[in-house]
Amino acid sequence: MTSFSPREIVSELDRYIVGQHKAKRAVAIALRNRWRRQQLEGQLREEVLPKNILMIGPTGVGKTEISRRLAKLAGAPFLKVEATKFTEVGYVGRDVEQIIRDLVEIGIGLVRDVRRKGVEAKAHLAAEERVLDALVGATASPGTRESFRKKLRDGLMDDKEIEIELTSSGQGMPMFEIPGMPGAQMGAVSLGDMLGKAFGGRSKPRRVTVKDAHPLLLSEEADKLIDQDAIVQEAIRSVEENGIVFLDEIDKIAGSERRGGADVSREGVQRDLLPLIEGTTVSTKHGAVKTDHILFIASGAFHVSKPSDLLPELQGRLPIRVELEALTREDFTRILTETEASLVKQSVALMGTEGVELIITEDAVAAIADIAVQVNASVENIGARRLQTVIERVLDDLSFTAPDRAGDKVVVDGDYVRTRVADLAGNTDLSRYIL
Ligand SMILES: Nc1ncnc2c1ncn2[C@@H]1O[C@H](COP(=O)(O)OP(=O)(O)OP(=O)(O)O)[C@@H](O)[C@H]1O
Repeated sequence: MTSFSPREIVSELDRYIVGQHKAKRAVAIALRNRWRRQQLEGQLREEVLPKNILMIGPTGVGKTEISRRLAKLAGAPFLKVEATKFTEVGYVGRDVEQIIRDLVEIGIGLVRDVRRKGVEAKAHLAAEERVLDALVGATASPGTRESFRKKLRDGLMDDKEIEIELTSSGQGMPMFEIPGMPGAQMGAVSLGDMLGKAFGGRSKPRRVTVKDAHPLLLSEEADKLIDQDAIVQEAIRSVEENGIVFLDEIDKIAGSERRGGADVSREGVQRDLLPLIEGTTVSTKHGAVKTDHILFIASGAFHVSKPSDLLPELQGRLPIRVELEALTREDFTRILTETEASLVKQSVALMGTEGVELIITEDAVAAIADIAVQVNASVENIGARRLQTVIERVLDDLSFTAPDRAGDKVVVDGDYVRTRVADLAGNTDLSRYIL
């Protein structure tokens, strides 16, 4: 849980996302509200419910990105789901609970990573001992062992092959749904988990190089040092208190009564989602999870339907409405250059790995933005995603030949961009496929 103020949260988001101030502001308040709630005691703390958000705006303008970055900032378990997924044939009402089950798995992953970091130094030493055991045997004299330890630390043993025993944790074992169990309430039971518990995991000998063995042993030793049950408990708590679910395409399940047909199932999906958002308890294989304080961010373009076409109960549960604006040409140039890990920075860095010095001039950036705007207008507006397709095309040749061009300096300017994509961009039919 972060104690950043809303202003600080917005400025963090500003590093990655251009514009969309209202949406950033809304999520910043939502996050701060969580922190405020944590400061409360007793009953009042339970009463404070999250103010879920409805983001309204065209595709590719940063709705998901804002939410994802917010979650990252807060270290919160985050899951994106398309609401339309639940209208597909074969889905039944309880399937929406899978959202929470998936969120728990994500939460476990996050907590495990943090805990592993905490024991890394200790695990590192333990892994080293195991590599040494494999290299010189457990009975070698201390002198021999220490001399090998030195060689190992100097990286002299990296390519040597050793045999190590790894305990398979049951991960990757098939999962079985229990048929006929009321509402798949158990979720999925992993055979691996059952066997793992019963037999304490199976040991599998493997031959690997010292260099490859270390990370494998490291994660195994780290897992030994951390209490798995405590991880699960903390993950569940983290999901309950900090979890964020991003429900995309909510507009597509908003059906007005007049249309009939498929709308029945749309309304059905809304009804299924409602308890999750209102607060319910979902059973997972790790235990019960209360959804009362999970933050839901719903999003949609609402070109056809309106937020008022959603079930009234659902509307009430999404009280904060924010509109995201379509991106302008200026936004595109800023997205290309100013954001942390912008596409231009990424391209330059990637070419750098090949020894090619890539320079993308201001003029080139302007040309890429122009073309993105043009194709968005003529073919389909996919927002900032268009920048990716355009830049890919611009750098296509260079990407292919870069390994032969180590030491070269390549300057991409406006003309370079135009010669590579202007024809395509001018031809709507072609750009439909290529840009
Ligand atoms: N305002 C922005 N600033 C920086 N990057 C952006 C912005 N808008 C979109 N992008 C980039 O474009 C891509 C798509 O954005 P995002 O996933 O947020 O779209 P979205 O608005 O959620 O659309 P959809 O509803 O279709 O999922 C991402 O890679 C994101 O980084």
